[in-house]
Amino acid sequence: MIKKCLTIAGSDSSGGAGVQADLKTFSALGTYGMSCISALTAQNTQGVDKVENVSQAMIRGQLAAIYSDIVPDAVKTGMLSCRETVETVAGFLESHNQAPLVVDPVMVATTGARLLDEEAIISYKERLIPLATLVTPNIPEAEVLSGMAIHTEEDMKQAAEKIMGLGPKAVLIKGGHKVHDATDFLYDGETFHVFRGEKIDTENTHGTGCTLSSALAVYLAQGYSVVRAAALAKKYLTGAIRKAAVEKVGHGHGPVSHFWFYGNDWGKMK
Ligand SMILES: Nc1ncnc2c1ncn2[C@@H]1O[C@H](COP(=O)(O)OP(=O)(O)OP(=O)(O)O)[C@@H](O)[C@H]1O
Ligand SMILES: Cc1ncc(COP(=O)(O)O)c(N)n1
Repeated sequence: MIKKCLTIAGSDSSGGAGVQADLKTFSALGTYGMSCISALTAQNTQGVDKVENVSQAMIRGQLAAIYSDIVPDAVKTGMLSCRETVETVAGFLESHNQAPLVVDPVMVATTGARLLDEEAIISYKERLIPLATLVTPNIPEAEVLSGMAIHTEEDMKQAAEKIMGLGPKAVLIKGGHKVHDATDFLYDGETFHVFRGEKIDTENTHGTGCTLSSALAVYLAQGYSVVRAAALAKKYLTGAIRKAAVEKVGHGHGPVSHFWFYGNDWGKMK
């Protein structure tokens, strides 16, 4: 039976990040995608012009409608925008969700705009991250969550240990913000797994974090371990960045391209 994945995230009007990137990833990887929209953004590849939060009643309404009919096999959260929304989503998932949960603690867009209120961070730490199968901060987000500066790979590991103290089952610190390579670190409380990646020379990285966390949700829905899901998701994302490097959309940070995967032999990805 087809696997069903749910994204709880913000809408990106230009289609490169947020719910739109998540649904494209779910489809490209052969799953059925569903969405609960937490905020609307008016943005493009050059910047975010406006953000409007969806009401808490409407967020609860979307989640209730989904769960009363279709049980997700995996869930991911993206931009949650404000403290109330983090609390609402955590409260709902606590009582309704049994599927693997990937928490991408989106704080700032590639273009520099803030996508999360400062007061929401405490709710992430106390309510949502403890429910996560995997939390996927980039380096600046990992600094905020761990309370320490990250300059070296050793720092990434130490920060991962501190974030594990918040209660998730595993943490993946993404290295896209490092200058020389794109190496990610996964820590499951016992072992550090390193996913080395070549840094592709392109400014077209809009939606990388959203795409990675959605691909992780897909592979967890399909029953892969967190470690295997991380390897497969990075492979999918790297293909999508490589294609974006030669296929620019928009005038700023172009979106990653999901089309690279269509027509690929599915078996070869495993
Ligand atoms: N230029 C690049 N070349 C190869 N991989 C990259 C590049 N930039 C980012 N990545 C990879 O993309 C994933 C997302 O990493 P990043 O640190 O950019 O997260 P993020 O900041 O949350 O993403 P976003 O920019 O969408 O918010 C990681 O697996 C990272 O290694
Ligand atoms: C709705 C929404 N969610 C997430 C991001 C982060 O993605 P990026 O850092 O690639 O801009 C975004 N820009 N917009």
